[in-house]
Amino acid sequence: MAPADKTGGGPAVLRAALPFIALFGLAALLPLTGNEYWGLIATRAAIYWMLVAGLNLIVGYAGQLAIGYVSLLTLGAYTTSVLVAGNVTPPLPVFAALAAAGCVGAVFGVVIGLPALRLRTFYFAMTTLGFATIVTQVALAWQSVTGGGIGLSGPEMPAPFDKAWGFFYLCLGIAAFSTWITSNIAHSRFGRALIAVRDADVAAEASGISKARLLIAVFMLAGALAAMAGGLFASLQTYITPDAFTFELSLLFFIAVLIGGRGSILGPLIGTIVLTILPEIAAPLAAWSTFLYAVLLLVIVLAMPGGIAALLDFKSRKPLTFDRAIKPRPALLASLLDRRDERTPVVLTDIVLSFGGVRAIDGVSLTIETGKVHGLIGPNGSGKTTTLNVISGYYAPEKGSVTLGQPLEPGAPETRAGRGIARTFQTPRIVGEASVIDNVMIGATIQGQATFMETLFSLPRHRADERRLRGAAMTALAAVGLEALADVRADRLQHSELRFVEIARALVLRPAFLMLDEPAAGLSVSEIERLAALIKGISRQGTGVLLVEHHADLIFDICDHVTVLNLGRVLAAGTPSEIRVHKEVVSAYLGG
Ligand SMILES: Nc1ncnc2c1ncn2[C@@H]1O[C@H](COP(=O)(O)OP(=O)(O)OP(=O)(O)O)[C@@H](O)[C@H]1O
Repeated sequence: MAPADKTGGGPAVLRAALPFIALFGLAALLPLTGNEYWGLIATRAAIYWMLVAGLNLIVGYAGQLAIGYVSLLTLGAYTTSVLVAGNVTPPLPVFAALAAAGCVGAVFGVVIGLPALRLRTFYFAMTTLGFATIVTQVALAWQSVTGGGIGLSGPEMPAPFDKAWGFFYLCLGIAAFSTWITSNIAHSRFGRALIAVRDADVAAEASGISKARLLIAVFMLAGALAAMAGGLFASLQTYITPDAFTFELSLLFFIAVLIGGRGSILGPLIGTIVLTILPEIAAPLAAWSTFLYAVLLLVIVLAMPGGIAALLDFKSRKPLTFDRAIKPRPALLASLLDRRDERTPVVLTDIVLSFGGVRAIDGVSLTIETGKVHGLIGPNGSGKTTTLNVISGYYAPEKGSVTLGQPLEPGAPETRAGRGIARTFQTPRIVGEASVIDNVMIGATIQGQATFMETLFSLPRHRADERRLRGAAMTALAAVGLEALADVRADRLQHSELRFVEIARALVLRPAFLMLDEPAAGLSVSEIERLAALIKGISRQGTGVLLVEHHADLIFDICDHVTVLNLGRVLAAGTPSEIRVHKEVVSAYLGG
């Protein structure tokens, strides 16, 4: 029987929601103070948060340095104002104009985001800044529509939102809504996929995550939220000119996410509130605001790189016990895998692959059967990992084919999970800042059925997905012997535990084939014994295992078939007892 689900569930959700309920509840009481000045600042914070909530998914979750996000605020502010003023179309009601701005923002969110699919870090950051400049220049030059440098009036809100507190409640409501929808994404297979793309991109690909589709969906959402925030911002300002959308504002949004902490919703929310209030209480220092932001950023990066979220993460400060042993329970695999009806093997035929002048693989053919453990051994540099990478689609061979019934598309690693092929890595590829169970659930990303839209609004199919994937992940963790660590941050685990986490992540895919790249490296003797029992258990469920290993004992104990590579060629292939006494293998690899 699968172990009880120790994570998630109603009380846990309520506990996680409490700080948000408290913050928004307190804000809702603000009108009781009768202080309209603070009401104005709170309204501004709510509008900024609308934008930052979406930007947080891009920067904090996906790790994309979108530093020039003020451009979408500008775009939304002008779109709403122009549509309400009727400068290009007949005048639209404010809410229709806001919705239109949201659509424009979604489109331009993708336009700004597209370079992220090709460019990394600072290069992408520069393109977002470039876009911010373009939007400002267009607003200046397109005088007949935008009023150029003179500007135009922001949209006037209908009653009851025309009064300061009415408008405040509108913005607060939308800010709370933005928190809810972005939090739904963050705590879904899409959110986990985002952090996988950020911190373990090859593992994300091996789990079948399509970076392009994922990022496009998130850029659309963030763009729509930012542009609608722009519409409300224009209304709050009552009059907009291009000068209102400064680089400092862009910096504020970006830093709010950074000081908030990556992979958190609460941290960036608090960051936004702090950064909105800061210039007000430090009004005499207004001219120094950019300087203050820069200092704040430096302090955060140097003194608390995890940001506010890390400060609030009390759970991770509790010490873990040191004498924890990994005790796999292979009996649980039956409820997870059950691939016994499958018969189609993975067949490699005459594979050739070179790196420059080095022939890493030189005409390798081998067949990996379902339900068997196939050992792949050989001296360092003999081509084992490269063979595994060809099967996983990371490398496209110059010659030869890889088939699983149908050909496996070369050079397309994200297609393998869908074909039932999972893998682990020579160095574990784990998201250190995520919990162990979240890491395992990343492996089940493609098993989710709810669409991005269903997830956004937490519709029943999304909730059912979460229950199912969490249940499968807990079973996988119990099968590898780590369920007690499900809620612990993965970067607190020992190396050997991470190896088993990777196996659990591969298992939730219900793989027909599992490829393990040196899973015993760094494990103790007793851990290797337990690993052996686990691998045997996996193959008994019908899953074909390809085991790349240097531990000869492990290979000879559990493999049904062994292929020996040397200098990129198959030196020998056969049963363990044949290989053990094979003369050339003994002299080239095993030693006399
Ligand atoms: N990305 C790469 N670029 C250039 N050369 C590479 C690359 N990957 C592997 N090689 C070369 O290809 C050959 C095979 O490497 P591979 O990593 O497959 O060997 P291996 O049998 O897995 O070795 P080990 O047991 O040390 O992991 C080696 O000569 C290696 O230097």
